[in-house]
Amino acid sequence: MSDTASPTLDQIPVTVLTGYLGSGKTTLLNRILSEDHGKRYAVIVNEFGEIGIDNDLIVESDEEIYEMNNGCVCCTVRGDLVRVVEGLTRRKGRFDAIIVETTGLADPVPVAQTFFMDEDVRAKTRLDAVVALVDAKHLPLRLKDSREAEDQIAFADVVLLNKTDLVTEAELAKIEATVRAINPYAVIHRTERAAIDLKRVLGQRAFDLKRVLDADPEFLEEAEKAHDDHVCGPDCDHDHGHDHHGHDHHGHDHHGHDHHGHDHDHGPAAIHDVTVTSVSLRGGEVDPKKFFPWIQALTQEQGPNILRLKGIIAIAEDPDRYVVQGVHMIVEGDHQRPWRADEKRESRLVFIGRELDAEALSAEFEACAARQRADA
Ligand SMILES: Nc1nc2c(ncn2[C@@H]2O[C@H](COP(=O)(O)OP(=O)(O)OP(=O)(O)O)[C@@H](O)[C@H]2O)c(=O)[nH]1
Repeated sequence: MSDTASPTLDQIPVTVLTGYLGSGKTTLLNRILSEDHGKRYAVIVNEFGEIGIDNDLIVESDEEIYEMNNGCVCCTVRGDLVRVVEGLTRRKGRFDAIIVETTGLADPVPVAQTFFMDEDVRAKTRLDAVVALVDAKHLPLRLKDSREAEDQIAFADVVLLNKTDLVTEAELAKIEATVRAINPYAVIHRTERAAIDLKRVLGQRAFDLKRVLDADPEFLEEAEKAHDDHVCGPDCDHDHGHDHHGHDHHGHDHHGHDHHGHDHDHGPAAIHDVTVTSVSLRGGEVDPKKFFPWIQALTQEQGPNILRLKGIIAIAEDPDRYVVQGVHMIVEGDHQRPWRADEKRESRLVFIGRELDAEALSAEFEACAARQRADA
């Protein structure tokens, strides 16, 4: 029997979902929340960006969802995460498992460390598995430009090689071999839209502290150091005596672990991905005849720099909320659900990428606004 089903066990199993921006974490989470498995999950979501969109992209369900806004997961590790988990464990019996979805730029190591560092949390929870989503189409690019992407794979117990529909079988075989080379231990599953029997993801008893300690003897001692060394975003209130790096940066440098023999011993000054910034836009209703061509052209032209875009859009005269999502040049959109009477029909759009021109994006987005009717 899967241990996630067993409330008699004192320790609540915890699954950490990791994976680069846009790899499919929310897609998997939505499957977990939608499937009729008779289990109760508490979900902890760490999102960034000034305007919360991620929460709006998670399916509505009876599960309890705790949002840890802004900030960097390594700080919330010490703050929110411990508090939320402690709160959950005090309500024993109500949850079969806890699922933590980390932001796409986060290093899963500090999250995993939380479940061993804090005594109370350690006593009451058990890290079941770190599950990494990998975007098969964009992995080759990621491995060139992002250390986080590689670290996420290296630290995973289970890898979902996702978006298999976007690559050929030959490409997929190559990518799988690459993943295998980065992490010889993980169980790898190929998935499309994160479709997988959840028994292969939850209740794995896969996180192997011994293996982690073999690879990184300081795993349990590093959390404090990692916390002191890394650089947070501007919204993080943790005081570690480092400069914060401008507008909404997500650069992290807390790679203290050495899980697969790489040299991860960066000093505090080594920050990667500081080039990744985010731009959050907000507006009223948009004119679809202007908005869609703009998004199409923008992602074709600037796709290489747009790691991720997400938006909840109010299209003029459309009763439904419209969700637009993109990863580089691949953009999808769909009607989500009707706007509720008590909701303001506003459009929110977040871009995460490199060399984003906030002013231009803002002006172009404004130019998509639906013209106000004279009587409005
Ligand atoms: N073609 C294709 N698209 C997919 C697949 N899985 C997810 N997507 C799409 O990829 C985009 C990103 O998926 P998400 O599940 O939101 O990714 P995420 O990892 O939660 O993204 P962040 O929270 O931004 O890090 C969405 O538009 C999904 O619909 C897949 O297997 N194939």
